[in-house]
Amino acid sequence: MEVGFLGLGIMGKAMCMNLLRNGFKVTVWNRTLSKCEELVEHGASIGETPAAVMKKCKYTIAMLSDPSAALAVAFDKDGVLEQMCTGKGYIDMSTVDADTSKKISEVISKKGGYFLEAPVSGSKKPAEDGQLVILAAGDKVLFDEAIPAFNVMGKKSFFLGQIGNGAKMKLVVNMIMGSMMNAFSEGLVLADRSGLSQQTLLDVLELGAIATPMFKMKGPAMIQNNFTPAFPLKHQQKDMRLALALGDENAVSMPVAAAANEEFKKARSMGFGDHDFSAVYETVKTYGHSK
Ligand SMILES: NC(=O)C1=CN([C@@H]2O[C@H](COP(=O)(O)OP(=O)(O)OC[C@H]3O[C@@H](n4cnc5c(N)ncnc54)[C@H](OP(=O)(O)O)[C@@H]3O)[C@@H](O)[C@H]2O)C=CC1
Ligand SMILES: O=CCCC(=O)O
Repeated sequence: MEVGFLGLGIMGKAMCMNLLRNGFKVTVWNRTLSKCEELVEHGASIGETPAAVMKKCKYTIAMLSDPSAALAVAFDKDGVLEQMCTGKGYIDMSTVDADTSKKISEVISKKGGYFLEAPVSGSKKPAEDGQLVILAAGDKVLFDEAIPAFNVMGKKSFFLGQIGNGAKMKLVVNMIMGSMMNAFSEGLVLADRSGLSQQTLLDVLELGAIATPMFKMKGPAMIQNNFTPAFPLKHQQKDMRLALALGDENAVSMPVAAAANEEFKKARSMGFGDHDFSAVYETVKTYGHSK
């Protein structure tokens, strides 16, 4: 199966490598073209523009940073829509809001193409291991046709119905995750400032009712102040912002998420945008009261 792949950041690169490893022929494009080189060493071809990739491939996948990137790659000159036509499928796996997906979807269907939004749960390591959870919505025929690709990138694919439902599900999940990361950071700082061992806190958490893979995976690095990015903090803050907008639309009060968003904004202003989202711990450490 021949597929196009647009966007070779942390996630796109890992997902694309899985496609190549599993026998897919892949044509790649990335805004910073040099990032294509490693994929080419593993058998990928390069497309000069998103339009060139679309022209060559029946199915094209995108994994881009945010709504403005998703819209630019679709609508700008040499973008996806220039070559969209009957029978072609476009699958945007970026985390965006429902409105962004709908804008892209509407134009694609006018041109006779198929569109699926398919954001993912799971980070760098699950992407490398083909263990993502895929939250798809849109064209069911395209979903069924994409299953062979989804099966090598993920461990489970959900079809959630109409366009926008995938984006919304992803934002709800990441809103919970961002709030949890803030509570976790406060707990780690509180343990330390009150004379407790942070490692013992991690051991206690792991054995109790609130044990979660996130605490186990991120905790040891956080207490070593290691924030090597798996999920960049700027993207988590974007997801909090989009989830809060979804809350506005639906009149859902979300004071916990709103406070968590403020912490992520503070962390961005402190220069942690490109660090892992667990670097929000630094804001709690810096602004938390010390005796
Ligand atoms: N990292 C993670 O753990 C997870 C991330 N996600 C989501 O997946 C998406 C990608 O995340 P991730 O790979 O971590 O992000 P990265 O920041 O590593 O990569 C972002 C990608 O988007 C491209 N890009 C950004 N702006 C533009 C633009 N204006 N035009 C064209 N291309 C652009 C970048 O190109 P360039 O290389 O030129 O900068 C790069 O390929 C995001 O929506 C994120 O929220 C979802 C699940 C987990
Ligand atoms: O959007 C990023 C999600 C990261 C994760 O699920 O661990």
